[in-house]
Amino acid sequence: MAVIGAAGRMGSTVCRAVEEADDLELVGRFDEGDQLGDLAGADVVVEFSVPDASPANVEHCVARGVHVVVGTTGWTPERLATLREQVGDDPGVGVLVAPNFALGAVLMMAFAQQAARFYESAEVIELHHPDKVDAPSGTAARTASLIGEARAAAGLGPVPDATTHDPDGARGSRVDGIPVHSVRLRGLVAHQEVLFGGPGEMLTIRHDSFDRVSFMPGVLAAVRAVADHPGVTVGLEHYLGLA
Ligand SMILES: NC(=O)C1=CN([C@@H]2O[C@H](COP(=O)(O)OP(=O)(O)OC[C@H]3O[C@@H](n4cnc5c(N)ncnc54)[C@H](OP(=O)(O)O)[C@@H]3O)[C@@H](O)[C@H]2O)C=CC1
Ligand SMILES: O=C(O)C1=N[C@H](C(=O)O)C[C@H](O)C1
Repeated sequence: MAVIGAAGRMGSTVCRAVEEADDLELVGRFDEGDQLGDLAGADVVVEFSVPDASPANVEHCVARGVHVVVGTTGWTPERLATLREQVGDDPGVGVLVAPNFALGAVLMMAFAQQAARFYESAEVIELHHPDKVDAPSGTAARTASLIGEARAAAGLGPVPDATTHDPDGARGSRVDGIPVHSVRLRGLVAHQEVLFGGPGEMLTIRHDSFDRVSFMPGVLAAVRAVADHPGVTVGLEHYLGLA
């Protein structure tokens, strides 16, 4: 297998994890400016680059019949629709696009989806290291979308909020109607709280990645399974029997 974005924080951690795995062989490392070419003959590529580069990198792999495990964020519905067209109806390749490979984060999203229909209020707070270039995080955006979908299916209306004056955006951004707040703080890695409120009570679901090794079991599980999941899959939960 090969890694794109191999010199980055995630890419270099993936390279180490693959080298330590007895059943996987790392044949190629690619980063910005490298020609991807035949991808060093890899059968699976792991892609952790930057949101603006990821779609072209993934397209390159798909065009060569190479399975791809994608961790890079920024996969909007429009970008996913284009990718699905590229992969086609009779796919020879599997592509997994997962906003978060930490098992606890996948469970956090599943629990939030389950809880959403029971609560009048819901908000997401994501907290990350200050070198992160995108906000809100892919995980927060996905969590908010899942909550929004579950609320709509349950016939819940908008979250209650009497704010009429917010010139500086103190109420955060909104994803599918759910307020999302982004914190960037030196010392952090990747953290998220999902807050649900109802009359007289609050439920908090929190996940913390203290180290990027937290993502590796999910990435390696995906590398081993991606060939058995032809077509485009969004979210590691589909490989774990959670969806
Ligand atoms: N799904 C998940 O579980 C996780 C997802 N992520 C996501 O993964 C992505 C990467 O995060 P992180 O490793 O922290 O970021 P880094 O900035 O540390 O790494 C990105 C790497 O990609 C390189 N790069 C830039 N452009 C290209 C290109 N066109 N082709 C190949 N490589 C390129 C960068 O090079 P240069 O520095 O020279 O620009 C850098 O080495 C982000 O989108 C992040 O949100 C992060 C953690 C977990
Ligand atoms: O940039 C990061 O660090 C992370 N990015 C992903 C995201 O945007 O959700 C996953 C995790 O939160 C770490």
